[in-house]
Order: sequence, then structure tokens, then C-alpha cells
Amino acid sequence: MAQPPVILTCGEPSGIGPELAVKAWEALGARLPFVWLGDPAHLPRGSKIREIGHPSEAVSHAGSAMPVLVHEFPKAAIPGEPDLDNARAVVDVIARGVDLVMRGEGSALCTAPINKKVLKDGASFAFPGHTEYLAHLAGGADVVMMLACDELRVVPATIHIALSEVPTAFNAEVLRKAVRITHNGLSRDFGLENPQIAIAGLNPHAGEGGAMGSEEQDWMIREIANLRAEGYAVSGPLPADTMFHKAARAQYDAAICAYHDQALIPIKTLAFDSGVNVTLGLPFVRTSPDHGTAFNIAGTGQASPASLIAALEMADTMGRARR
Ligand SMILES: NC(=O)C1=CN([C@@H]2O[C@H](COP(=O)(O)OP(=O)(O)OC[C@H]3O[C@@H](n4cnc5c(N)ncnc54)[C@H](O)[C@@H]3O)[C@@H](O)[C@H]2O)C=CC1
Ligand SMILES: NCC(=O)COP(=O)(O)O
Repeated sequence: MAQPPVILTCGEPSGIGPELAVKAWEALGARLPFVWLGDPAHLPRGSKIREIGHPSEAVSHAGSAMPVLVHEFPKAAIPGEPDLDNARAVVDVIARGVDLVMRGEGSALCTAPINKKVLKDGASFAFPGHTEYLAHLAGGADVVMMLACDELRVVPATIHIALSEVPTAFNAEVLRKAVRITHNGLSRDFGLENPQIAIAGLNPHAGEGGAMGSEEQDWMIREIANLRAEGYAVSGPLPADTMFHKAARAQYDAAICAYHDQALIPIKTLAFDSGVNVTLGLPFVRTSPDHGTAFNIAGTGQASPASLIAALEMADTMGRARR
């Protein structure tokens, strides 16, 4: 049976998502068939599209036009000016995309960026991002966010929370869960045997023996030893400032970090154009570009499709491997 297409959700229609979908289709065409799920009225004028009734029709049309499964929105989309009245439909598109991949009609889900505040204000969206919403739609799956590029993979053990909440939220149970899901994801979706996982300390110099913070001494060193005794190839806690240079990166397959910026700053600095956000732990494959809605350049033609193309390629490869 032919591989079903990747399902690409539209994301925030006033952001760069719609124009990047068309650029990605122009680059990928029939080589990597995907279906864009959204309102065709939100695409740049003159985009070559083909409205289809079912994802299975995508493969035969992807060479000549971007296949579109129509999801009507209440309002037009003005680049850079989000309309709260469209927020509910943005959320519904994600749920519809998940339904398609859960039923096997799509091989994988790739999501264009959403604007979390727009969804909160316009649709009372109760989740801080896709990652948490997808875990909810998958019945409360245990998931982690990984950002991956050729040179580095990072996992923030805590994600979208205030920095002041991190020292409490980042604990032995959360670290253990992140290690388990990362280990399983690296084995299953990245094909790595015995993956090496580096763990960043929370404090400067990983606490420097308790001189600069106590979490490493209080629980991290003990928990990492426990994980090692259970067979996980983990190292740490490592000073976060010296674990991302080239020689250090060669020592591990993924770095687990205590909080969002500790993980995302190195990868976005290294590979903003090619980084991919992948959710590990879901019963389906989900990827996304590493960037956001970029309202400041939406509609100007300046946005690069490189990260979205990398995300579609990763979704397709992982989707195939899982079949
Ligand atoms: N997967 C998702 O749904 C994600 C959503 N976001 C959301 O996006 C919104 C905006 O977030 P920001 O922090 O401003 O990050 P952003 O990634 O949207 O923009 C940061 C800077 O990078 C530039 N930029 C972003 N993508 C680009 C591209 N493809 N080509 C060229 N330049 C690009 C922007 O113009 C801006 O100067 C927030 O609501 C955030 O929560 C952010 C990251 C991922
Ligand atoms: N900073 C990464 C980000 O916001 C992506 O979140 P998600 O929507 O993939 O959960």
C-alpha cells in the first residue's frame, strides 16, 4: 500500500505558516507528498493548490499543485495581524490533523507554528503549546519536546514555565521521565542503539560542589547514578555552558536540559534554519519547524522555508520507519 501523505496543519494563519507551506511544496512537490490542512483563502494569492476530499488523493496531485484539505475559518487572515475570531479554528485544525494520523490516513503530523497568546485569548486554549495539547489528544501520553539538527539534539525537561518555577518543577521524577522517553525515542525514531544522553546541571558550573546551588548535590547526582545502574547511558550533571561546543557535542546523542532556554538557545544559535521540533512519546509522529509565527515578517516573502522543509522531511522519514 502507498505511504499516506504527511499532514501539515496551517498553524496561525496571520503568521508565516501559510506562505511557508507553499514554498515547501514548491521545493518538495511529488518527492514528498503532503496535505495542507487549512483555509485556502489564507494562502498567498495565486498559490498553485488542488483541493482534495481525502488524503489518499494527495500523492497523484502533489507534483502539479499543493494538495489542500479545506478547513474553513470565520475570518480572512491579514499577515502580522492575528484575529482572535480565528483562534478556535486553529485549535480545531490541530485536532483534525491528529485524528487523520491516528486513523492512519496521514503518515505523520507536521504542525506550522501557533501563537500561544492568540489561542489563549481567542479560544481559551488551556495548553502552553502543541506538545502539551498533542499529549492530551493522545489520551494523556507522557511526552518530551526534542529539538534536533544534524549537529545537536536537545530536550528541555521542563518546557513552557516561568524561570522562577523551574527549581521546583525540575525534580527526580521529571528527569527520569525525560531520560526514559528520550532513550526510547532515540532508539525507535532515530535508530540509535544504546543512545548516550548528557544531562545539564541546573546551576552555574553544575553547582560547583554545592558552592553555587544545591540541586545537583541534593538529588541530581544520585538520580543520574540510579539511571546509570538501570542501564541508561547517562552522564552528568554537566555544566551547561561547556557542554555544547563541538568536541563536547561529539560525546552524546542528546542533551537533557533543566529548562526551555538552556536547551533551545544552543540549537537555535547553531541551526535556526534547519532545526526541527519533534515530540517524542506520542503514538504518532509529530514534527514542527523550530521557529514561531514571525508576525514581523509575515507576508513580506522574507521567511525561510528551510526549517519547515526539514520538519516535513523528518516527519516523512520517521513515518515510513514506523510503518
Ligand atoms: N511550534 C510552534 O508552534 C512555535 C510557536 N512559537 C510562537 O511563535 C510566536 C512568536 O515567537 P518568537 O519568539 O517571536 O519567535 P519567532 O521564531 O516567531 O521569531 C523570532 C525571530 O526570528 C525570525 N524568524 C522566525 N522564523 C523565521 C523564518 N522562517 N525565516 C526567517 N526569519 C524567521 C522572526 O522574524 C523574528 O525576528 C510566539 O507566540 C511563540 O509562542 C514559537 C516557536 C515554536
Ligand atoms: N519554544 C518552542 C515552542 O514554543 C514550540 O512549542 P510546541 O508548540 O511545539 O509545543
